[in-house]
Amino acid sequence: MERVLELKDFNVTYVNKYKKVYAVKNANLQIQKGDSLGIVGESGSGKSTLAMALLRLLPEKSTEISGTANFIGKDITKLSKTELQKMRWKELAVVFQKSMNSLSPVHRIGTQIEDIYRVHHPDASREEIFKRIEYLLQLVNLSGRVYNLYPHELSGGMLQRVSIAISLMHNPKLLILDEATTALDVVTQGQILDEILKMEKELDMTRIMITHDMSVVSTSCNKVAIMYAGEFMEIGYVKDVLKNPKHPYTKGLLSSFPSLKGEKSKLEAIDGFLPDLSKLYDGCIFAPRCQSAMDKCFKAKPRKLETDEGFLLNCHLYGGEN
Ligand SMILES: Nc1ncnc2c1ncn2[C@@H]1O[C@H](COP(=O)(O)OP(=O)(O)OP(=O)(O)O)[C@@H](O)[C@H]1O
Repeated sequence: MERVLELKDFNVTYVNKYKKVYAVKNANLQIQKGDSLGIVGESGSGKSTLAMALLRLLPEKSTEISGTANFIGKDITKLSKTELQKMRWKELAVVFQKSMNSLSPVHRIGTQIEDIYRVHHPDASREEIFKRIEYLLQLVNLSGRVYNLYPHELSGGMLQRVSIAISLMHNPKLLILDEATTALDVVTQGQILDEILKMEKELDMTRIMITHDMSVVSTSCNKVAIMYAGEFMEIGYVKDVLKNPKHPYTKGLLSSFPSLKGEKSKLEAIDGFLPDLSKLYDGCIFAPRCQSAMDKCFKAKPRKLETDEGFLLNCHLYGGEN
């Protein structure tokens, strides 16, 4: 299997004059071609930090990044500015929850799309661009008519569809959707997820879906990585993890979604709060909230159980002594 992305001991720390915030810690992750990986965790678990770090969008002055992030053979952490520019959109594209807000209100959608297209294909003709975009708009269920409209003439759902179409313009090797459908109503969200699945069949796509919503993962991903306080706790196939969760945090997270199709509730199943990420802890980061915690969980980090395919369990119940 071709590896698209492989993180090894990947750390992201926010640094200011007064403190450090350890937002992503010793992350190991693999994504194979064709995978759709959901990264799930409650607010503040470090999901967006990870995405921003992969795109190298975090300010260098106030963040420390260590470890490696191999993306189709190159370590993203070591790329120069020029190499990064070449890679963004073309090989690695992202859609954020607020991506639709980054469209300029005073220019027609089509003009903006043309400008973005020409970053990588400066000599492209209007016809060539229009053909490509018409095809992509169709994939996200929008008519070519949108091309001549201004952003304020479109609904939120339509704008987010435009953002997704733009992100696919250069057929990226990896698409990251960071809460890309979260702000939309449930019906539109469902439609867009269906469209993403259809697109994936048509284009040769590999996708990371960052979300706090387990139902999004269950309907649109084949693998899932459960993140808590900056660490991956469990990584596996969706069908296994959802049916037979192993990590106590995964179990808690799933029980807060009683019916994956039903109403969403907050993380009520797990008492307590996220730990203070400006401190480093000797034991398992989840121990203070864990109902299965043993003495050793407070004293030492679990030895991670990892497989060659990138599956993981980060828990004393499974890993044994360090
Ligand atoms: N610029 C920053 N400086 C210091 N700490 C930060 C900064 N940005 C985020 N953090 C902290 O890093 C941790 C991870 O935040 P992050 O936004 O990545 O989590 P998240 O899982 O994406 O949450 P959400 O779902 O709410 O977006 C949090 O504790 C947050 O307070």
